[in-house]
Amino acid sequence: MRLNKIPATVVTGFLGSGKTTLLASILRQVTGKRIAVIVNEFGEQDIDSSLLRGCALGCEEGGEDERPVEGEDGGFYENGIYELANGCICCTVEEEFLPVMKKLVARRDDIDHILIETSGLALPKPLVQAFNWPEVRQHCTVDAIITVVDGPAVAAGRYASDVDKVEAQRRADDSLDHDPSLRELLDDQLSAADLVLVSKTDLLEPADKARVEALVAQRVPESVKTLFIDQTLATDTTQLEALMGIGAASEENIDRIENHHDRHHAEGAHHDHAHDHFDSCVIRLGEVDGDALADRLQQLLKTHEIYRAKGFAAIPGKPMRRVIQAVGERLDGYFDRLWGQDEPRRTQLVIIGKALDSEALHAALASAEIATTT
Ligand SMILES: Nc1nc2c(ncn2[C@@H]2O[C@H](COP(=O)(O)OP(=O)(O)OP(=O)(O)O)[C@@H](O)[C@H]2O)c(=O)[nH]1
Repeated sequence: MRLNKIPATVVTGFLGSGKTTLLASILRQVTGKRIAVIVNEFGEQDIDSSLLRGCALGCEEGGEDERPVEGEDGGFYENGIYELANGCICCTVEEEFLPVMKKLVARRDDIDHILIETSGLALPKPLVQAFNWPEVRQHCTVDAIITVVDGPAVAAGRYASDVDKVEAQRRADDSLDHDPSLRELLDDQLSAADLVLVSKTDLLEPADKARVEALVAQRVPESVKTLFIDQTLATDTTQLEALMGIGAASEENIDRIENHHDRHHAEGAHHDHAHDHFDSCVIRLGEVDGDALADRLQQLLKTHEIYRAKGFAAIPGKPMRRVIQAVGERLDGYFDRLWGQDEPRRTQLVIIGKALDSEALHAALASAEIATTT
């Protein structure tokens, strides 16, 4: 019966590891399938679905609140995108994920594949368990759990203390090194993997690559394949197609997936979700001086425990929206699309980290503002 089920690929991995980049590549390159997308964000502002909408066929991006799922005929656009913002999917399975899955199941004749991007802080197990709920199980199966691992970050010792410590200390940002909540997340996300993708290998030296390979090998069984990827994957349709149709039926083998949250509760000890220790805030500004914003943000990345910053900036005189991406201390920016005619030109950044002082972050970034929000 599994043949008739809609296959769903779950893409998990830490903040900024490259999940959205992978989904964007699939949506751009794999044109023969009608793909529904579920995107989950930790922060309250949904940045990823806005980025993905540009790639999804049939989904025109416009204002901030659009949820382009149904066409005029009541059917699906070729790539419908559901946003599950404001909380990790593992905590909102029943309230948010299941209702979306029920809608997708009701439209099953219009969908060939479901892609699910979890938030970078989500524990995969509760999500995969949901595929064993009768309403979902009957019609959907988890084709594979793909765990994206940020190669340079792991090589720098950010998430795990068993990489070569001397090397790690030489390279790593001390505030991130050996953080137990990060290590638990990495362990949980890797234990779920049917396939591991080590991303950003264009930024890895051969010795780094070997270190990451060893770390991953310690955490996944030999049967789980590890592929090293970089931006060339974005144009490799054959490889991208191969990521869909793995047929793992991961929900049938759920016990292998670690979940530190469950384990601590089973032991009777008090333990919060790993991600309860993370904060997020949204900084909203008007138009900004792009260089000044980059400068202030770079300073904040050095001086605060920020793991991820992302969003859009409005630069005076520029007709296009500037995407801002920061992972650890690496900051990137590029113009992705024209501002919509009725779309307010404003700057919005989501910042995720630990012990964030949102007022201080706002004050620092507001000094790059050159026009007030309307
Ligand atoms: N150099 C390089 N950068 C990459 C690669 N893949 C992703 N990135 C960059 O890494 C940053 C984060 O990528 P995303 O795809 O947004 O990561 P994510 O896992 O979706 O992030 P969250 O949803 O916030 O957890 C972006 O600036 C990407 O351009 C890669 O293969 N090489």
